[in-house]
Amino acid sequence: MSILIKNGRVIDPDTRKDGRYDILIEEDKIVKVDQEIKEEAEEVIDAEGCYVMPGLIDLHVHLRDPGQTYKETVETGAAAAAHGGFTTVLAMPNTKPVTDDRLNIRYVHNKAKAMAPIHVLQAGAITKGQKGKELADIDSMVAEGSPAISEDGRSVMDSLLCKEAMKIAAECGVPVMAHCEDIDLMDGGVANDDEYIRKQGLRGISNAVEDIIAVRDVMLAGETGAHLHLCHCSTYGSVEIVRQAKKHGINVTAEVCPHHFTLTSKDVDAGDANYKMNPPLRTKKDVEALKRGLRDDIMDVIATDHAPHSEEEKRRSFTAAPFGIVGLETAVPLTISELVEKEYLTPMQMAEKMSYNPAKILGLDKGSLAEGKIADVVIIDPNEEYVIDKNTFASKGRNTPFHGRTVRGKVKVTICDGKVVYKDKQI
Ligand SMILES: NC(=O)N[C@@H](CC(=O)O)C(=O)O
Ligand SMILES: [Zn+2]
Ligand SMILES: [Zn+2]
Repeated sequence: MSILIKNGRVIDPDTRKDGRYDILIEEDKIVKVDQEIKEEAEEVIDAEGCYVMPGLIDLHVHLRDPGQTYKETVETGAAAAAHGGFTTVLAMPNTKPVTDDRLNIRYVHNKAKAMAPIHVLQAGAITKGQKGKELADIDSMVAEGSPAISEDGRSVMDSLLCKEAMKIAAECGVPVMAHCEDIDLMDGGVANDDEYIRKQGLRGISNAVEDIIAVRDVMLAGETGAHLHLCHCSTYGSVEIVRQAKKHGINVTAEVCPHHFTLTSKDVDAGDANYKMNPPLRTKKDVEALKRGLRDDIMDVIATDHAPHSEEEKRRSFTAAPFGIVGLETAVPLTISELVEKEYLTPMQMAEKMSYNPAKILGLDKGSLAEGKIADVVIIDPNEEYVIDKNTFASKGRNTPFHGRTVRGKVKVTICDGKVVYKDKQI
């Protein structure tokens, strides 16, 4: 099989190319990148006016498999990823049972190999059953191919246990992905702790809930030498903590989710639990800090925290509904509309934060369009305007606050291992 991508704007953080090039793919590899390629190919894609980037890599998704497959499966989650331009995703371990041993890791990896159109990697839990009491067998999960550990969904509140985990992760050479939430300080909160939210009769989640654990984990990373990756940063404090940590040479990276840089707590409709996620939508001050943090490369990654839930669960009251929204199929248009068009990010930075940096963090030989690399490629039309329609999602999850929003930036083609795994109807 061969594919020739013609006339696109190739944006490759690895070779630093940003310009008009053709790309020739043969079998599963990029064999040629040149200003004009004359060779014939079985499939020719005209990418005129489009970005051609390395396939996107999402460091933070929930595929709900095993155990909650009514919300999502490896197969539907991977299809949603392909639809969203992602060729690799990292699944979080808050499954049922918790993905806390090598057999559970193997289950997801095998299922993905059998039926996912893209690469699915599984993060191992830090503690057994995510109970926060006893460490999981981190070595054996890493030996099984798990590229990171995480307790996502909660923090390891026992600081000594957390430090032990970081020591082991450092020895194994994998990052610790931290969900920062002081569970005691949560105090039943469901949305940001501010006047607007309180007026709607909802309980608040203060910035300190996140910042306290972010500081603690940065200090533990400093003491252990572990690579700490902060998940779904939502506060201006988190940005400052990451800035300071980097200044002090601590090995920390951080991610921001599209919903956190697009919406504020003022957008929250207390009658619609599709505005409920953890951490919550914050204030304008936080959002501005996140966007500047991304712009200034303090924040390294844009990740979705794709968290599918059923319609029934999200129809519950704001307080009773589970936290989380889907994100795989809205990340590209939100990033282009909110960050690239508004000149917080260059297209090159977008490719860095959605592909190159995530690859580096996981130690993957991806995030590149260099000749000889595996052909994971996404083609995006940055100018196409459309209305987000949750009914077009490949995900089982329809829980998004972005249904009906007009955006720019459409994924046209996703290529994984040299195969077209998603193609927009109009290309
Ligand atoms: N983000 C969320 O609101 N929910 C996530 C858990 C998490 O990412 O912490 C989920 O698993 O549903
Ligand atoms: Zn989390
Ligand atoms: Zn998550």
